[in-house]
Amino acid sequence: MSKSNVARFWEWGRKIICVGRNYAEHAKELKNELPTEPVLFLKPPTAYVKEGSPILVPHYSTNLHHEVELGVVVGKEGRDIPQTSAMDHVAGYALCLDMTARDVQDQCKAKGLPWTLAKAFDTSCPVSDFIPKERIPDPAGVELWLRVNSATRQRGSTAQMIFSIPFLISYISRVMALEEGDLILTGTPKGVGAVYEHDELQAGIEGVINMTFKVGRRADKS
Ligand SMILES: O=C(O)/C=C/C(=O)CC(=O)C(=O)O
Ligand SMILES: [Mg+2]
Repeated sequence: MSKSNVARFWEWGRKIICVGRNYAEHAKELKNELPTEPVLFLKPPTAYVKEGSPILVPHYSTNLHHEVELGVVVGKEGRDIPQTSAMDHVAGYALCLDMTARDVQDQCKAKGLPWTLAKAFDTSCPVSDFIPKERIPDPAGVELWLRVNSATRQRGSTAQMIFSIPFLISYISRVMALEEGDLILTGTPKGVGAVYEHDELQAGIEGVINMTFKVGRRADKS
């Protein structure tokens, strides 16, 4: 696939694979044990939202959390990818938010149910423009930040990840095929918290890109 195609990865309808609890300080703030293997979940392509459109709080949640994350855009399909060649499958990166209905997630966890309602709703994956691979020569050394109404909430380095990007690509590809245009969200650093209707979120990868989103609310049409 040419880079110009993958540059609009959010229009491809491909899967969004998310990694949870990949930063020790974030696992600690939610009182989770450190994982011994990556925690994986999925978002559908309908989760994508781009700057200019709002993030919508689902009608069944009153505690929507922001999670700023580095996204890895897959450029070459593969299964059972060895760590040594994992980075050959990366086309580039994106700044991403893993919006999470934390109240719903807590209920799902208590009942032993999947996190779909908490993580996979429409607009749960705001993304920046595509960042070509060359612009981030060391993805294990970038600083992520997030502000809500100008107050800093999250700031952390991808150096703090428990499982590296090559390890994650290799691990995921032994579970499901990675395809061109897939996006891997690599987990959030500490500082997650609630956002409400009319809030403004700004997030960035220091020195590389930033983005702004407004928060709205999805009405209950039942
Ligand atoms: O286990 C929990 O309570 C919460 C986990 C997450 O939401 C995991 C993530 O999405 C993350 O760490 O980025
Ligand atoms: Mg997350």
